[in-house]
Amino acid sequence: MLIEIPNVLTAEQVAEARRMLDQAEWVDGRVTSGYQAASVKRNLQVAEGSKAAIALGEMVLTGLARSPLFMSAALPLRVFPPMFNSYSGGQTFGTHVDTAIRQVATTGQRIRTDLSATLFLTPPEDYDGGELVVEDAYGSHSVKLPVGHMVLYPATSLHHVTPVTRGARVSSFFWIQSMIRHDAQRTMLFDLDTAIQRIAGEQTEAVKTSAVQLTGVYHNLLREWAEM
Ligand SMILES: O=C(O)CCC(=O)C(=O)O
Ligand SMILES: [Fe+2]
Repeated sequence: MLIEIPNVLTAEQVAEARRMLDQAEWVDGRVTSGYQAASVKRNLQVAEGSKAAIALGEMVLTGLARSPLFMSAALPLRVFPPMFNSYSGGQTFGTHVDTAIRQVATTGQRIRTDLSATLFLTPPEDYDGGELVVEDAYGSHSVKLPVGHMVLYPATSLHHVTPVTRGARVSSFFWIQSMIRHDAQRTMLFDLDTAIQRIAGEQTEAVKTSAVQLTGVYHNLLREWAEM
């Protein structure tokens, strides 16, 4: 499932993030990639574990924690400390799959990458190209979102970023280990939760009784499938 999570950051937070990123130390994006991804990765990123990355990463994590949609769609167990990248002057990231297991540089903690995320920090009208293209069984999905919005997609997908031919595209990118490893199970839980939320305000007895029963099914499936 590919899903858009709106308003992870406010416009003011994005402006603050962009100010800090302008001052940050940028390095070649290939330093954190595996061999295959490095061979097609042409971008810059803020040094992992740098002051700016840590402070802005906290801002992103706080934004995620405020989003019921993110919680319901990702069912997060661990979130990799958010990183920040930039593409300009034709830079691109060719087709790749993200590394399955990543280690957090500061703590050594391992995270299985079930979900990948890109949070957009540049207004779409300020650059050409830079679409994130995610492939799945239903075809290719091209994503370019307003600032503060984020896309969440299965880390199992092949994906690429098209060349940025005007301006610069700055984003945050990171991974999530979900309590639910399999995308199909996670998607069913999300659909069920969404349906339950939709009828939550209904007052008829029949709907209230069904809502209780469906909520039971949701939690019992979560109990069945969750890994922690
Ligand atoms: O820049 C993006 O939107 C995606 C970056 C990416 O795919 C990666 O770093 O693995
Ligand atoms: Fe990737």
